[in-house]
Amino acid sequence: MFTRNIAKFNQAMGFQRSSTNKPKTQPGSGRSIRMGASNLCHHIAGGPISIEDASYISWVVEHPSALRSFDQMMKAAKGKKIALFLDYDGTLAPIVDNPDLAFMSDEMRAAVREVAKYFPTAIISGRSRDKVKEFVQLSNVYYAGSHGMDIMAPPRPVKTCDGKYPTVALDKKGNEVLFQPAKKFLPAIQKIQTALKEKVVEIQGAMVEDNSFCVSVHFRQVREKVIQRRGQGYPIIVSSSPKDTKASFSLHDPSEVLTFLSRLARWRKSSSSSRSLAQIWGVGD
Ligand SMILES: O=P(O)(O)OC[C@H]1O[C@H](O[C@H]2O[C@H](CO)[C@@H](O)[C@H](O)[C@H]2O)[C@H](O)[C@@H](O)[C@@H]1O
Repeated sequence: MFTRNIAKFNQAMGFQRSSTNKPKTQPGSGRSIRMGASNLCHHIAGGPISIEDASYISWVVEHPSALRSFDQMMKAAKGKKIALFLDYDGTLAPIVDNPDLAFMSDEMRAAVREVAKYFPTAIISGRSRDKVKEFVQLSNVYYAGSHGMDIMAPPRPVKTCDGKYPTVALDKKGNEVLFQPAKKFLPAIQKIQTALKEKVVEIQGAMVEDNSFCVSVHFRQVREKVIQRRGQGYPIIVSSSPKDTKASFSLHDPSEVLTFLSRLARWRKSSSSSRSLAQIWGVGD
């Protein structure tokens, strides 16, 4: 089974089978890809292989490199309209500790600007639209902030009467063209944010980020498992393989998460003191 997976992995990554040949890597390929490649050679030479590497190999077999599969993808897309939907954090910019410093490189900006000339391109983020736009600084893309709750189209490349190109899409009355289906919930979201900030201020390293139509609580800089010490939570890891973790409980996979969440909701609903979130926050019914 394993050998079969490694053969498929080889094929997916475009590596040579011989252990004397260095595996081919793609420019910009991630650390884990290089790790997989070196361990592949190790295995072929007859050495042991760790569970992590094995899982990675299986994963790459299931999710072949888009670079290696490029021709195949384009063949299937021939004659079709292509649109690009890009995430920001971790996709266009590397993950960093301070969310305010997640800058994208000029090289990446140029690449996005270029590709957006040919395909409608949208940047979809959990962040507020303004913040993503501030990072990306491009005028030829769609910005979808707050997980799509706040969308702005790029301006049409048509000169206005003063001979200039507009920087945002405007309607006939000169207003910005925006899609904000959750606008009526903004007061409720603001209340939630204020309440969260009051709670989070007690936790060293944690911070609340205002993303307009949603709120993020960052815990990357919180000392590990603070939650456990406070005795206020049940840390649960979702993993199908054994992992070194401080979590107290585990769920095997998303289907178990689904079962867990449904059971939790049922449990809350059947409890006599159950109140909906809207009631707790004092908004709606
Ligand atoms: O849905 P996404 O667009 O992927 O947004 C997810 C969150 O992205 C940002 O947080 C992540 O990146 C930060 C900067 O690298 C990092 O510090 C943080 O730990 C990551 O979770 C963003 O700041 C959040 O508001 C988004 O929810």
